[in-house]
Amino acid sequence: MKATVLGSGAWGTAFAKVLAEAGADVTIWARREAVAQAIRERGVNEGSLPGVKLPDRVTATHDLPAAVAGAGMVFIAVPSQTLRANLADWAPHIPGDATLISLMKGIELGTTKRMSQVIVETAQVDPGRVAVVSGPNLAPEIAGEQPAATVVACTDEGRAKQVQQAIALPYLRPYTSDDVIGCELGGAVKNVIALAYGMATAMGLGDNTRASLITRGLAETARLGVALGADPLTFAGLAGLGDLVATCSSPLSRNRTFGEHLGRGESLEAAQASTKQTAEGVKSCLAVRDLARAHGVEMPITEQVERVCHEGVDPRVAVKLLMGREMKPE
Ligand SMILES: NC(=O)c1ccc[n+]([C@@H]2O[C@H](COP(=O)([O-])OP(=O)(O)OC[C@H]3O[C@@H](n4cnc5c(N)ncnc54)[C@H](O)[C@@H]3O)[C@@H](O)[C@H]2O)c1
Ligand SMILES: O=P(O)(O)OC[C@H](O)CO
Repeated sequence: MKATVLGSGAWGTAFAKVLAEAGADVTIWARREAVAQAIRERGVNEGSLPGVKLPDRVTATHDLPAAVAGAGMVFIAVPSQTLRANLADWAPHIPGDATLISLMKGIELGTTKRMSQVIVETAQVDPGRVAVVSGPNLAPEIAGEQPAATVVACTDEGRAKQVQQAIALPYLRPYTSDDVIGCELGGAVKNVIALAYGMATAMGLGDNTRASLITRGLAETARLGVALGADPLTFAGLAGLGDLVATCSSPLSRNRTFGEHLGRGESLEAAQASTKQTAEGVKSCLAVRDLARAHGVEMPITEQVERVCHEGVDPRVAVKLLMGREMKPE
């Protein structure tokens, strides 16, 4: 089986390693020819996944039509806000029967669409051809072959099982799910909550604060999910609580780290200047907030994260506002 990974960042590269070790011939499409060349010639992507030797079955190219030719599965791992423009160019070249799999964890600004919705719309494919992989999967840990589990969500059970088979390894245990909405929301909103967690960490707040953020963050994620038609149980699973805990508690998380910059009092611009890799929550917090408002769902932590990120509110003021909200039952 040939699999293509569109995007040569940390996750696209780690995922290509997974696919190859599980038996596929893998081609990575890289935005920059120099990255593709380094992967081809040295089997490493030093900029995104330093020190990780990729299997011989992984190659790379900057030529999109060549990258997707003959692929049975096309995995997409570019920043969420760039997906629509990229896919508009890519779609005509993608084989007609290929499964398209989103590895992304974001919500599109302006449209408030999930990545699978953007794929269906832009590539004009049946929703059953689109799957999502989401779970507690920090790229450096997966590349280091540390045991982890993940979820493959697709409305077509047969395709979900094919993808499950294609990524199953002694160190990666994939489960299937038919709850695409829940899995995608879990992945996108945990990035927003991880920003808050990072702020709290940098502000010197302790484990009670941070456990409260995780728990109430999960509550507001599930509230939105249910309003959108997700299964509430998904949020107790790997793509919900699992990913939220991994992202919040790991210093490897880009979202948590970005939140730490803001918690130290840095401006958005200063935090962005010191962050090379994608921290999806920074943009997605706006889209998640808009989505919640459109559905009349209260997401107080997301609201405050958006205000700190984009309205210059001091995180200490945000904490006071969160704590001062009207009393209610849990
Ligand atoms: N890194 C992880 O641990 C991890 C794990 C699971 C899911 N994800 C998700 O995977 C997605 C990609 O994350 P990543 O970690 O690979 O990010 P990254 O920042 O490491 O890499 C992003 C890649 O996209 C490319 N890119 C940037 N702008 C682009 C554009 N306009 N058009 C095309 N390509 C562009 C970059 O060159 C880079 O190769 C995100 O949605 C992220 O939330 C990441
Ligand atoms: O580094 P982050 O914050 O983008 O998180 C990476 C993964 O999504 C964790 O599952």
